[in-house]
Amino acid sequence: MTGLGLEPGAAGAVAGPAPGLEADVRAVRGVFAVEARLAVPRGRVLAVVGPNGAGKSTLLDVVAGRLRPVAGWVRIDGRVVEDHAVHVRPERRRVALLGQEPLAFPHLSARENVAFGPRAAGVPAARARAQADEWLDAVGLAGLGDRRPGALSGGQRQRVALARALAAEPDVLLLDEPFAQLDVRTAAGLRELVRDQVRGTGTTTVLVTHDVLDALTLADEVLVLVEGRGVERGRPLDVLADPSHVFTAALAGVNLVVGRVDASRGAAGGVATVVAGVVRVPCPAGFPDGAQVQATFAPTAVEIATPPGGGPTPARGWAATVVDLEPGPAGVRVRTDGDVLVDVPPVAVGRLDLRVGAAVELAVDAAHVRVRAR
Ligand SMILES: Nc1ncnc2c1ncn2[C@@H]1O[C@H](COP(=O)(O)OP(=O)(O)OP(=O)(O)O)[C@@H](O)[C@H]1O
Repeated sequence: MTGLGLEPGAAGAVAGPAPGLEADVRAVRGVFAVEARLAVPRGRVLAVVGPNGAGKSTLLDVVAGRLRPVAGWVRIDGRVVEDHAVHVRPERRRVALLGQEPLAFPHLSARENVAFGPRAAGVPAARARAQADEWLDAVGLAGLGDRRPGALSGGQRQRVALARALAAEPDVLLLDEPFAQLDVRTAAGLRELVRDQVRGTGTTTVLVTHDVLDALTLADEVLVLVEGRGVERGRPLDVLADPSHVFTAALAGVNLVVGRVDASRGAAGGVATVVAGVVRVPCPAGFPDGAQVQATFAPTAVEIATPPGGGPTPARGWAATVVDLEPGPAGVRVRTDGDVLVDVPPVAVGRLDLRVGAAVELAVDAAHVRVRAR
Protein backbone atom coordinates (compact mmCIF):
# COMPACT_ATOMS: atom_id res chain seq x y z
CA MET A 1 0.00 0.00 0.00
CA THR A 2 1.27 3.41 -0.90
CA GLY A 3 2.81 5.07 2.08
CA LEU A 4 1.23 2.74 4.62
CA GLY A 5 3.19 2.35 7.77
CA LEU A 6 4.48 5.85 7.52
CA GLU A 7 4.19 7.99 10.56
CA PRO A 8 2.03 11.03 9.86
CA GLY A 9 4.98 13.32 10.25
CA ALA A 10 7.00 11.32 7.78
CA ALA A 11 4.41 11.99 5.10
CA GLY A 12 5.20 15.68 5.34
CA ALA A 13 4.09 17.44 8.51
CA VAL A 14 4.20 20.77 6.74
CA ALA A 15 1.63 20.01 4.11
CA GLY A 16 1.08 23.48 2.70
CA PRO A 17 -1.45 26.12 3.64
CA ALA A 18 -4.62 24.02 3.18
CA PRO A 19 -4.02 20.36 4.00
CA GLY A 20 -7.69 19.42 4.56
CA LEU A 21 -8.23 15.69 5.01
CA GLU A 22 -5.31 13.33 4.59
CA ALA A 23 -5.28 9.63 5.35
CA ASP A 24 -3.36 6.50 4.57
CA VAL A 25 -5.06 3.60 6.27
CA ARG A 26 -5.70 -0.11 6.37
CA ALA A 27 -8.90 -1.13 8.12
CA VAL A 28 -10.42 -4.54 8.63
CA ARG A 29 -13.99 -5.68 9.11
CA GLY A 30 -14.27 -9.41 9.57
CA VAL A 31 -12.46 -10.92 6.59
CA PHE A 32 -12.74 -7.71 4.59
CA ALA A 33 -9.88 -5.21 4.38
CA VAL A 34 -9.78 -1.74 2.87
CA GLU A 35 -6.53 0.03 2.08
CA ALA A 36 -6.79 3.59 0.92
CA ARG A 37 -5.02 6.86 0.70
CA LEU A 38 -6.96 10.13 0.78
CA ALA A 39 -5.83 13.68 0.14
CA VAL A 40 -8.68 16.19 0.00
CA PRO A 41 -7.42 19.77 0.17
CA ARG A 42 -9.43 22.04 2.45
CA GLY A 43 -12.73 23.10 0.91
CA ARG A 44 -12.59 20.47 -1.83
CA VAL A 45 -15.00 17.63 -2.50
CA LEU A 46 -13.90 14.03 -3.08
CA ALA A 47 -16.45 11.55 -4.43
CA VAL A 48 -15.85 7.90 -3.57
CA VAL A 49 -17.59 5.49 -5.91
CA GLY A 50 -17.48 1.72 -6.15
CA PRO A 51 -19.59 -1.43 -6.22
CA ASN A 52 -21.55 -2.68 -3.20
CA GLY A 53 -19.24 -3.94 -0.52
CA ALA A 54 -16.18 -2.08 -1.89
CA GLY A 55 -15.45 -0.56 1.51
CA LYS A 56 -16.75 2.96 0.98
CA SER A 57 -18.69 3.18 4.26
CA THR A 58 -15.83 1.45 6.08
CA LEU A 59 -13.49 4.18 4.89
CA LEU A 60 -15.87 6.89 6.10
CA ASP A 61 -16.15 5.13 9.46
CA VAL A 62 -12.38 5.29 9.82
CA VAL A 63 -12.31 9.02 9.06
CA ALA A 64 -15.23 9.61 11.43
CA GLY A 65 -13.45 7.70 14.20
CA ARG A 66 -16.08 4.96 14.40
CA LEU A 67 -13.63 2.26 13.33
CA ARG A 68 -9.97 2.13 14.29
CA PRO A 69 -7.67 1.23 11.41
CA VAL A 70 -5.20 -1.59 11.94
CA ALA A 71 -2.46 0.54 10.38
CA GLY A 72 -1.89 4.03 9.08
CA TRP A 73 -3.06 7.47 10.06
CA VAL A 74 -5.70 10.18 9.53
CA ARG A 75 -4.98 13.86 9.68
CA ILE A 76 -7.44 16.77 9.53
CA ASP A 77 -6.08 20.20 8.71
CA GLY A 78 -2.72 19.02 9.95
CA ARG A 79 -4.06 17.55 13.22
CA VAL A 80 -3.40 13.86 13.71
CA VAL A 81 -6.72 12.32 14.75
CA GLU A 82 -5.66 8.71 14.23
CA ASP A 83 -2.46 6.74 14.23
CA HIS A 84 -0.97 3.84 16.17
CA ALA A 85 -0.83 5.97 19.33
CA VAL A 86 -3.64 8.48 18.83
CA HIS A 87 -7.39 7.96 18.61
CA VAL A 88 -9.44 11.14 18.81
CA ARG A 89 -13.04 10.26 19.71
CA PRO A 90 -15.65 10.82 16.97
CA GLU A 91 -17.34 13.73 18.76
CA ARG A 92 -14.00 15.50 19.14
CA ARG A 93 -12.84 15.19 15.53
CA ARG A 94 -14.91 18.04 14.10
CA VAL A 95 -16.21 15.58 11.54
CA ALA A 96 -19.91 15.37 10.63
CA LEU A 97 -21.43 12.31 9.00
CA LEU A 98 -24.64 12.42 7.00
CA GLY A 99 -25.95 9.05 5.88
CA GLN A 100 -28.85 7.71 3.82
CA GLU A 101 -31.16 7.75 6.79
CA PRO A 102 -31.30 11.16 8.42
CA LEU A 103 -30.22 10.73 12.02
CA ALA A 104 -32.61 13.19 13.62
CA PHE A 105 -33.71 12.93 17.24
CA PRO A 106 -37.42 12.09 16.88
CA HIS A 107 -38.45 13.76 20.14
CA LEU A 108 -36.80 17.08 19.26
CA SER A 109 -38.09 19.73 16.86
CA ALA A 110 -36.19 20.46 13.66
CA ARG A 111 -34.81 23.60 15.30
CA GLU A 112 -33.64 21.72 18.41
CA ASN A 113 -32.07 19.06 16.22
CA VAL A 114 -30.06 21.65 14.32
CA ALA A 115 -29.17 23.54 17.51
CA PHE A 116 -27.86 20.35 19.12
CA GLY A 117 -24.29 20.64 17.81
CA PRO A 118 -23.80 24.32 18.68
CA ARG A 119 -25.38 23.70 22.14
CA ALA A 120 -23.01 20.80 22.76
CA ALA A 121 -20.15 23.12 21.78
CA GLY A 122 -21.25 25.58 24.46
CA VAL A 123 -23.23 28.12 22.43
CA PRO A 124 -25.96 29.67 24.66
CA ALA A 125 -29.48 28.33 24.01
CA ALA A 126 -31.04 31.45 22.51
CA ARG A 127 -28.13 31.99 20.14
CA ALA A 128 -28.02 28.33 19.14
CA ARG A 129 -31.75 28.45 18.32
CA ALA A 130 -31.29 31.61 16.25
CA GLN A 131 -28.42 29.98 14.38
CA ALA A 132 -30.54 26.90 13.83
CA ASP A 133 -33.26 29.03 12.26
CA GLU A 134 -30.70 30.56 9.93
CA TRP A 135 -29.54 27.10 8.89
CA LEU A 136 -33.10 25.91 8.38
CA ASP A 137 -33.63 28.96 6.22
CA ALA A 138 -30.47 28.14 4.25
CA VAL A 139 -31.70 24.61 3.51
CA GLY A 140 -35.12 25.82 2.43
CA LEU A 141 -37.03 24.92 5.60
CA ALA A 142 -37.86 28.39 6.92
CA GLY A 143 -40.97 28.24 9.10
CA LEU A 144 -40.71 24.49 9.78
CA GLY A 145 -38.46 24.75 12.84
CA ASP A 146 -41.20 23.66 15.27
CA ARG A 147 -41.96 20.43 13.42
CA ARG A 148 -40.68 17.13 14.70
CA PRO A 149 -38.94 14.81 12.21
CA GLY A 150 -42.02 12.58 12.07
CA ALA A 151 -44.03 15.46 10.62
CA LEU A 152 -41.57 16.09 7.78
CA SER A 153 -41.10 14.34 4.42
CA GLY A 154 -38.00 12.23 3.74
CA GLY A 155 -36.45 15.04 1.70
CA GLN A 156 -37.20 17.60 4.41
CA ARG A 157 -35.71 15.32 7.08
CA GLN A 158 -32.57 15.00 4.99
CA ARG A 159 -32.42 18.80 4.76
CA VAL A 160 -32.67 19.01 8.56
CA ALA A 161 -29.86 16.47 8.81
CA LEU A 162 -27.72 18.53 6.43
CA ALA A 163 -28.44 21.72 8.40
CA ARG A 164 -27.56 19.87 11.61
CA ALA A 165 -24.31 18.61 10.13
CA LEU A 166 -23.29 22.04 8.85
CA ALA A 167 -24.41 23.92 11.98
CA ALA A 168 -21.72 22.06 13.89
CA GLU A 169 -19.21 23.76 11.54
CA PRO A 170 -17.27 20.55 10.91
CA ASP A 171 -13.78 20.59 9.44
CA VAL A 172 -14.79 17.56 7.38
CA LEU A 173 -18.24 16.62 6.15
CA LEU A 174 -18.83 12.98 5.26
CA LEU A 175 -21.84 12.26 3.06
CA ASP A 176 -22.75 8.58 2.71
CA GLU A 177 -25.20 8.33 -0.19
CA PRO A 178 -27.31 11.20 1.14
CA PHE A 179 -29.67 11.16 -1.85
CA ALA A 180 -30.18 7.41 -2.10
CA GLN A 181 -33.60 7.23 -0.43
CA LEU A 182 -35.04 10.25 -2.22
CA ASP A 183 -37.07 10.45 -5.41
CA VAL A 184 -35.40 11.95 -8.46
CA ARG A 185 -36.82 15.45 -8.05
CA THR A 186 -36.13 15.71 -4.33
CA ALA A 187 -32.63 14.34 -4.87
CA ALA A 188 -31.95 16.95 -7.58
CA GLY A 189 -33.00 19.78 -5.23
CA LEU A 190 -30.91 18.44 -2.38
CA ARG A 191 -27.92 17.85 -4.65
CA GLU A 192 -27.98 21.50 -5.63
CA LEU A 193 -28.34 22.53 -2.01
CA VAL A 194 -25.41 20.37 -0.92
CA ARG A 195 -23.26 21.84 -3.67
CA ASP A 196 -24.16 25.43 -2.70
CA GLN A 197 -23.64 24.83 1.01
CA VAL A 198 -20.43 22.86 0.67
CA ARG A 199 -18.98 25.47 -1.67
CA GLY A 200 -20.41 28.39 0.30
CA THR A 201 -19.04 27.19 3.62
CA GLY A 202 -15.78 25.86 2.12
CA THR A 203 -16.22 22.56 3.94
CA THR A 204 -13.86 19.71 3.07
CA THR A 205 -16.19 16.93 1.98
CA VAL A 206 -16.08 13.23 1.16
CA LEU A 207 -19.15 12.02 -0.67
CA VAL A 208 -19.91 8.33 -1.12
CA THR A 209 -22.24 7.82 -4.03
CA HIS A 210 -23.44 5.33 -6.63
CA ASP A 211 -24.52 8.13 -8.90
CA VAL A 212 -22.24 9.32 -11.67
CA LEU A 213 -24.12 12.63 -11.67
CA ASP A 214 -23.03 13.28 -8.07
CA ALA A 215 -19.41 12.77 -8.99
CA LEU A 216 -19.72 15.04 -12.01
CA THR A 217 -21.71 17.83 -10.41
CA LEU A 218 -20.35 17.89 -6.87
CA ALA A 219 -16.82 16.57 -6.80
CA ASP A 220 -13.42 18.01 -7.62
CA GLU A 221 -11.93 14.55 -7.62
CA VAL A 222 -13.22 11.01 -7.72
CA LEU A 223 -11.75 7.88 -6.14
CA VAL A 224 -12.96 4.55 -7.51
CA LEU A 225 -12.81 1.89 -4.81
CA VAL A 226 -13.14 -1.79 -5.76
CA GLU A 227 -12.72 -4.63 -3.27
CA GLY A 228 -11.12 -2.32 -0.76
CA ARG A 229 -8.52 -0.85 -3.14
CA GLY A 230 -8.40 2.45 -5.00
CA VAL A 231 -8.30 1.51 -8.69
CA GLU A 232 -8.66 4.96 -10.26
CA ARG A 233 -8.57 8.56 -9.13
CA GLY A 234 -8.60 11.95 -10.79
CA ARG A 235 -10.90 14.69 -11.99
CA PRO A 236 -14.35 13.15 -12.56
CA LEU A 237 -14.52 14.15 -16.21
CA ASP A 238 -11.04 12.79 -16.94
CA VAL A 239 -11.68 9.50 -15.16
CA LEU A 240 -15.05 8.98 -16.83
CA ALA A 241 -13.78 10.01 -20.26
CA ASP A 242 -10.98 7.44 -20.16
CA PRO A 243 -11.84 4.69 -17.69
CA SER A 244 -9.35 1.93 -17.00
CA HIS A 245 -11.50 -0.32 -14.81
CA VAL A 246 -14.71 -2.09 -15.86
CA PHE A 247 -16.61 -0.59 -12.93
CA THR A 248 -15.68 2.94 -14.00
CA ALA A 249 -16.49 2.09 -17.61
CA ALA A 250 -19.95 0.91 -16.58
CA LEU A 251 -20.40 4.13 -14.60
CA ALA A 252 -19.40 6.11 -17.67
CA GLY A 253 -21.78 4.04 -19.79
CA VAL A 254 -19.15 2.46 -22.05
CA ASN A 255 -17.97 -1.09 -22.69
CA LEU A 256 -14.44 -1.94 -21.61
CA VAL A 257 -12.75 -5.21 -22.51
CA VAL A 258 -9.20 -6.22 -21.69
CA GLY A 259 -7.51 -8.57 -24.15
CA ARG A 260 -4.56 -9.25 -26.40
CA VAL A 261 -3.73 -8.00 -29.84
CA ASP A 262 -3.96 -10.58 -32.63
CA ALA A 263 -2.03 -9.06 -35.53
CA SER A 264 -2.81 -11.98 -37.84
CA ARG A 265 -6.16 -10.54 -38.80
CA GLY A 266 -7.83 -7.17 -39.03
CA ALA A 267 -11.48 -6.60 -38.28
CA ALA A 268 -14.00 -3.97 -39.28
CA GLY A 269 -11.47 -1.40 -40.42
CA GLY A 270 -8.73 -2.20 -37.90
CA VAL A 271 -5.33 -3.54 -38.90
CA ALA A 272 -5.45 -6.11 -36.10
CA THR A 273 -7.97 -7.53 -33.64
CA VAL A 274 -8.27 -7.22 -29.88
CA VAL A 275 -9.27 -10.64 -28.61
CA ALA A 276 -10.91 -10.62 -25.20
CA GLY A 277 -12.62 -13.93 -24.43
CA VAL A 278 -15.42 -14.25 -26.99
CA VAL A 279 -15.13 -10.58 -27.94
CA ARG A 280 -13.27 -9.46 -31.06
CA VAL A 281 -12.93 -5.78 -31.78
CA PRO A 282 -10.78 -3.96 -34.32
CA CYS A 283 -7.42 -2.64 -33.23
CA PRO A 284 -5.66 0.29 -34.90
CA ALA A 285 -2.02 0.23 -36.00
CA GLY A 286 0.77 0.66 -33.48
CA PHE A 287 0.11 -2.21 -31.06
CA PRO A 288 2.47 -5.20 -31.23
CA ASP A 289 1.15 -8.70 -31.66
CA GLY A 290 0.24 -10.22 -28.29
CA ALA A 291 0.28 -6.90 -26.39
CA GLN A 292 -2.18 -6.60 -23.51
CA VAL A 293 -4.58 -3.75 -24.25
CA GLN A 294 -7.96 -2.41 -23.25
CA ALA A 295 -10.63 -1.42 -25.75
CA THR A 296 -13.53 0.90 -24.93
CA PHE A 297 -16.59 1.48 -27.08
CA ALA A 298 -20.10 2.78 -26.57
CA PRO A 299 -23.11 0.44 -26.36
CA THR A 300 -24.70 2.47 -29.18
CA ALA A 301 -21.71 1.73 -31.44
CA VAL A 302 -22.23 -2.04 -31.35
CA GLU A 303 -24.05 -3.48 -34.36
CA ILE A 304 -26.24 -6.44 -33.55
CA ALA A 305 -27.65 -9.01 -35.95
CA THR A 306 -29.24 -12.43 -35.78
CA PRO A 307 -26.94 -15.11 -37.28
CA PRO A 308 -28.22 -16.79 -40.42
CA GLY A 309 -28.95 -20.06 -38.60
CA GLY A 310 -26.22 -21.42 -36.35
CA GLY A 311 -23.49 -20.66 -38.90
CA PRO A 312 -19.74 -20.62 -38.27
CA THR A 313 -17.85 -17.81 -36.54
CA PRO A 314 -18.88 -14.55 -38.18
CA ALA A 315 -16.42 -13.07 -40.66
CA ARG A 316 -16.79 -9.71 -38.98
CA GLY A 317 -17.17 -9.24 -35.22
CA TRP A 318 -18.04 -12.06 -32.88
CA ALA A 319 -20.77 -14.52 -31.89
CA ALA A 320 -22.48 -13.88 -28.56
CA THR A 321 -25.48 -14.84 -26.46
CA VAL A 322 -28.03 -12.47 -24.93
CA VAL A 323 -27.78 -12.61 -21.14
CA ASP A 324 -30.20 -9.90 -20.13
CA LEU A 325 -32.50 -7.18 -21.49
CA GLU A 326 -33.45 -4.04 -19.60
CA PRO A 327 -34.70 -0.52 -20.34
CA GLY A 328 -31.77 1.62 -21.51
CA PRO A 329 -30.98 5.15 -22.62
CA ALA A 330 -31.61 4.35 -26.30
CA GLY A 331 -34.65 2.16 -25.63
CA VAL A 332 -33.40 -1.28 -24.66
CA ARG A 333 -30.00 -2.26 -23.25
CA VAL A 334 -28.96 -5.78 -24.21
CA ARG A 335 -26.31 -7.47 -22.07
CA THR A 336 -24.38 -10.21 -23.83
CA ASP A 337 -21.77 -12.69 -22.71
CA GLY A 338 -18.30 -11.22 -22.56
CA ASP A 339 -19.98 -8.40 -20.57
CA VAL A 340 -20.72 -6.30 -23.63
CA LEU A 341 -23.70 -3.96 -23.58
CA VAL A 342 -25.59 -3.10 -26.76
CA ASP A 343 -28.16 -0.32 -26.94
CA VAL A 344 -30.96 -0.86 -29.45
CA PRO A 345 -34.26 0.84 -30.19
CA PRO A 346 -37.31 -1.10 -28.90
CA VAL A 347 -38.40 -2.12 -32.41
CA ALA A 348 -35.11 -3.97 -32.89
CA VAL A 349 -36.01 -6.31 -30.03
CA GLY A 350 -39.03 -7.55 -31.98
CA ARG A 351 -37.37 -7.47 -35.39
CA LEU A 352 -34.33 -9.46 -34.24
CA ASP A 353 -36.31 -11.61 -31.79
CA LEU A 354 -33.94 -10.68 -28.96
CA ARG A 355 -34.54 -12.58 -25.75
CA VAL A 356 -32.44 -14.12 -23.01
CA GLY A 357 -30.44 -17.00 -24.48
CA ALA A 358 -30.74 -15.80 -28.10
CA ALA A 359 -27.65 -16.20 -30.32
CA VAL A 360 -26.51 -12.94 -31.91
CA GLU A 361 -23.63 -11.55 -33.94
CA LEU A 362 -21.98 -8.37 -32.74
CA ALA A 363 -19.56 -6.05 -34.47
CA VAL A 364 -18.12 -2.63 -33.85
CA ASP A 365 -16.40 -0.41 -36.35
CA ALA A 366 -12.77 0.63 -35.80
CA ALA A 367 -13.78 4.30 -35.83
CA HIS A 368 -15.76 3.73 -32.62
CA VAL A 369 -13.14 1.81 -30.65
CA ARG A 370 -10.50 3.34 -28.42
CA VAL A 371 -7.56 1.06 -27.66
CA ARG A 372 -4.74 1.63 -25.23
CA ALA A 373 -1.99 -0.42 -23.67
CA ARG A 374 -2.38 -1.84 -20.15
N1 LIG B 1 -19.79 -5.07 11.00
C1 LIG B 1 -19.22 -5.79 10.04
N2 LIG B 1 -18.64 -6.98 10.30
C2 LIG B 1 -18.05 -7.70 9.33
N3 LIG B 1 -18.01 -7.32 8.05
C3 LIG B 1 -18.59 -6.15 7.72
C4 LIG B 1 -19.23 -5.32 8.69
N4 LIG B 1 -19.69 -4.21 8.06
C5 LIG B 1 -19.37 -4.35 6.76
N5 LIG B 1 -18.71 -5.51 6.56
C6 LIG B 1 -18.18 -5.99 5.29
O1 LIG B 1 -17.21 -5.08 4.85
C7 LIG B 1 -17.26 -4.94 3.45
C8 LIG B 1 -17.34 -3.48 3.06
O2 LIG B 1 -18.57 -2.95 3.51
P1 LIG B 1 -18.93 -1.42 3.29
O3 LIG B 1 -20.26 -1.19 3.91
O4 LIG B 1 -17.80 -0.57 3.71
O5 LIG B 1 -19.03 -1.33 1.69
P2 LIG B 1 -19.68 -0.20 0.81
O6 LIG B 1 -18.73 0.02 -0.32
O7 LIG B 1 -20.03 0.98 1.65
O8 LIG B 1 -20.96 -0.93 0.28
P3 LIG B 1 -22.43 -0.39 -0.13
O9 LIG B 1 -22.24 0.37 -1.42
O10 LIG B 1 -23.19 -1.63 -0.31
O11 LIG B 1 -22.92 0.47 1.00
C9 LIG B 1 -18.42 -5.78 2.97
O12 LIG B 1 -17.92 -6.99 2.47
C10 LIG B 1 -19.24 -6.01 4.20
O13 LIG B 1 -19.90 -7.24 4.13
